[in-house]
Amino acid sequence: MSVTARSVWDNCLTFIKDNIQPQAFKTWFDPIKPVRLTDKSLSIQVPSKFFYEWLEEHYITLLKVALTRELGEGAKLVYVIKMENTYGNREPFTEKIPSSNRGQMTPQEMDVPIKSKNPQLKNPFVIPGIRNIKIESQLNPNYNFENFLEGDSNRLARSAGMAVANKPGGTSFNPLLIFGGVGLGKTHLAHAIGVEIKDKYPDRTVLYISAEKFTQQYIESVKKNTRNDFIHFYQLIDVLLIDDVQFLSGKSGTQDVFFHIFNHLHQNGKQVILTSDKAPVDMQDIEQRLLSRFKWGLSAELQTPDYETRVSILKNKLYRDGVEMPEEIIDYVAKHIKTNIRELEGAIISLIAQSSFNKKEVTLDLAQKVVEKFVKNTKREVSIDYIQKVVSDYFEMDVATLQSKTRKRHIVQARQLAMYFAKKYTKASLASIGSQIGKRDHATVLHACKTVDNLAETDKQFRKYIDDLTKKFS
Ligand SMILES: Nc1ncnc2c1ncn2[C@@H]1O[C@H](COP(=O)(O)OP(=O)(O)OP(=O)(O)O)[C@@H](O)[C@H]1O
Repeated sequence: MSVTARSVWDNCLTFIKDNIQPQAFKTWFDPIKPVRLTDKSLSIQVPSKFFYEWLEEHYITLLKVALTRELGEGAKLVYVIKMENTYGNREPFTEKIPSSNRGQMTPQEMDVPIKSKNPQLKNPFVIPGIRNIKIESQLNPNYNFENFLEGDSNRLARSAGMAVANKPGGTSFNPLLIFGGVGLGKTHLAHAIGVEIKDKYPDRTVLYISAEKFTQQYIESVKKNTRNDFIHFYQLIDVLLIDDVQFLSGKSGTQDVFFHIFNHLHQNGKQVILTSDKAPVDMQDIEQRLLSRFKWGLSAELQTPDYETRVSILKNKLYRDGVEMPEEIIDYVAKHIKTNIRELEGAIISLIAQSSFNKKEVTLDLAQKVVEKFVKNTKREVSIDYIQKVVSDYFEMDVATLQSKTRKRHIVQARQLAMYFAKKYTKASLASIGSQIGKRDHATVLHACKTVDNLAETDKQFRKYIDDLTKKFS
């Protein structure tokens, strides 16, 4: 009887079957198809990259023994990955996995094509496979748990973060969504989780990325026709940390690709950690299917810190910088800056700088001046809801009228002004502004902004509206 790929593989299967649990055999070996036998090299087709990773991680020794029994010393195994048509490409997608000689691969380097005309993978018995790709985590080691001080305002989020770091992908906090206002520690906590995981599990692939950068990379990949590479890159990650997911609002293409990546990671027991400036219920222009996934795990809020926590944060900062400061100064700063930890730190840094440059002692008087300036200089973030409320009040109408479909001139003008200020004072996209102000499209918002600019030049009364409203926002 002639030796074929089929016959060799069948013999291997008999051996493998005797050595592993029936369920594992069914899951990991039934779906494999032998495709080619050349000399001492057997090619087997596996359904996904994940499948390949799993085989390499858990069954490589067994596979090697089985194959060597059949083909003798020097037997080689070649994987062929054949994926079904999941991302809209017409042909099934076959690819090669990059080998370790690529060295450090950062997400920015995604333009390096990893798709190959040759659908075969390197022989895992000889060349280390995908597990050896190094992905730069983009983590900041200064943002760790040790210097993320605990208080009532962050206890839940911090402990959930710890739990996730102890067992990434292995808790019900998947995804873990950390949300809260500006400067309350979302980014710090996200990094801390990543840093802790890297310490505990150095082999896990961790990646921190802002939703903004993720979006830019995605747009680039579409332009360069490397969308599949983009998706596969993210599917390799064990722990994915995405900062400021509210940035995805109104960006349906990026949401769609993230949805697929998220599903893949989640299904494969990988950990996803997200941060956002609002709770999922308050997120605008995020597709329902994505929002519902955000809610699968745990949403933990970072609230404004209480007085005691603010004092501890200040003291810790001073301690780490090796600076001493009188209690009454710390107390003064903590009492007057309440809603933003970044501002709290900023004020104390400014005080340290002032005193060392001017060789002055830090007095209460100096502290008052710094804090006053600090609080005054901090631009308040305004929300689109707030803008609509202020503009409606100014024109003595209610918000529903401002948003209505009417073409009455004064209402149209009020609506256009609301759109103009939303563009000016928030980071929301035109599409998101439009949908929040009476469900209009982005072109309407763009038109509104241009009209307001024109009228500001030509219409004195209209100019006054703008000036009055600007004062209200500043
Ligand atoms: N619990 C804490 N202990 C110590 N420092 C903290 C704590 N929370 C926040 N900080 C510090 O406050 C600053 C602001 O935090 P961070 O940048 O993480 O806020 P954020 O919520 O991500 O802000 P944004 O909404 O602007 O993205 C950082 O320097 C961070 O180290």
